[in-house]
Amino acid sequence: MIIHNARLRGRDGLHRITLDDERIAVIEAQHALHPIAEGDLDAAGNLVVPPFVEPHIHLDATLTAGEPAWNMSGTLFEGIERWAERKALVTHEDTKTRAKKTIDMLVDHGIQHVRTHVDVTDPTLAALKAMLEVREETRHLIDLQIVAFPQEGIESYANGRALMEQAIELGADVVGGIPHFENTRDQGVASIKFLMDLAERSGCLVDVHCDETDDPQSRFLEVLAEEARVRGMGARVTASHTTAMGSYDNAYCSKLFRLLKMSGISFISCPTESIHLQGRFDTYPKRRGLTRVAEIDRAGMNVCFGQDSIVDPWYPLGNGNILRILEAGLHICHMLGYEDLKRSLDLITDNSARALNLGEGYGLEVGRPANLLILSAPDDYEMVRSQGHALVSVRHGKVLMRRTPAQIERA
Ligand SMILES: Nc1ccnc(=O)[nH]1
Repeated sequence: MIIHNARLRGRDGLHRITLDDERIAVIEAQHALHPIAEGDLDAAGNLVVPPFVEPHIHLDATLTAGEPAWNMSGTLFEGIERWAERKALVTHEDTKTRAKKTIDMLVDHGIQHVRTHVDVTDPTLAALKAMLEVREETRHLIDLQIVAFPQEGIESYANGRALMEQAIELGADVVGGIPHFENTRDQGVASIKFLMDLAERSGCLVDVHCDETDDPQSRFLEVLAEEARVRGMGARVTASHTTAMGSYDNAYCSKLFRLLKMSGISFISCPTESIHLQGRFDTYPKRRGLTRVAEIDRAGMNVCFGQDSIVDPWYPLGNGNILRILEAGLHICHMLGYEDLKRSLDLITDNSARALNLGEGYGLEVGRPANLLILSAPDDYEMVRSQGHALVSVRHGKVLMRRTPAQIERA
């Protein structure tokens, strides 16, 4: 298959991309118009990019909002309570059906790489076992990483450590954590030492829900970063949320950034979820409740955006469209300056791929997998401004999804 008339990020002019089954075979500047053969694709001067990445979602909880009760306060903590009620009703088939429905929503928006957190604070590990099957059964659609996520804590939940170890033995790819939810600060610190040991032993990646609160005293990020630095594991470690950083004193944050940079860890922000869940104990002025996305980026560190939830106890909306998250995030994080807009797709493509350690399994380069998107606009700025879409998603050298843009008729 050949993709003609493709505009590539960071390169001038139009390009032709030749796919050789499962790999990208040739990328060449296009000087003359080339006849488009049957089975080829015409990008029509629009961007061709590697697939969008969903770096942070909870596929085991998706599509459960209101079952059995809605989160009325809008806080993270009520979300965890409501989820505990729904979790008691989880079955193998129920988890698989909801996860697959949600994966279809992601695929329809050009996502082909997903990292999902799966709650392992369940003595039966029912959701994890279901999601391990989903990972295999959806390989034709997405590459899925599963995080062993201790929603109710490692140290504060009965047999929390054993459940984490079992989850990794069963085949989870990533070690998770939730230090700000542990009963005490000491338990939070102990949970991070434990999960970093587990990751080091097993060779797994790390992605910790870290300081997802407006409490400026929640300082587990420094512990995670220092553990990553000392063990030389930074490239394999991600801190998700870190919303407390939006409430840290600047003097502390300035010292913290030195450590963060040395550690080499990545960051994931979920802007729609955080603007919804955080700031809930404020009157006015009301905090935005997000981490310092622009500042992390300016400091040369890796940061990306995720959806987090689709219709679950923490967030009632969502449709799989990561571009919606990008648009919201750019607004909320004061990133509508031209310099940010013109490279904004980094936040849902290359930066996310780096956080997920996708390495040579990702990117528009010869020899890499024949996975790519044709977008509806010629550059990042226009893509965000026009609220564009992925029009074609190609996976393993074949068209996986095609979207026909809405037609408008006027008298
Ligand atoms: N944003 C979140 C969703 C689900 N669980 C959490 O702890 N946080």
